[in-house]
Amino acid sequence: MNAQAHSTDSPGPTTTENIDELRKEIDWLDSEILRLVKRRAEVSQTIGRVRMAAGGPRIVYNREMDVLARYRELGPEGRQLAMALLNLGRGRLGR
Ligand SMILES: O=C(O)C(=O)C[C@]1(C(=O)O)C=C[C@@H](O)C=C1
Repeated sequence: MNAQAHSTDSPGPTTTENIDELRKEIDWLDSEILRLVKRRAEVSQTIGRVRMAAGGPRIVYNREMDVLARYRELGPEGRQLAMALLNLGRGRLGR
């Protein structure tokens, strides 16, 4: 499955008839987002382990500022989202 197969970004009005189709797209998007979030957490935890084993800090503020800036266009929810991603990377996954 890919993004194209799920895109309902076609011409014409959104009607109650294609709500089912749109919900399928949401279901697919959620599963992709979850997959990517889990991978991000994994990569972030790996970096953190290696950095700390080498005597580095637990938190790298300038990198965290870059992540927060990336989601700024989404407003306060973007900040919450970025913070949640950073927290997952700090090892809360599965706790
Ligand atoms: O870039 C790093 O050094 C990371 O550890 C990754 C990451 C992140 O999840 O983006 C996680 C913790 C750090 O404080 C900064 C960034």
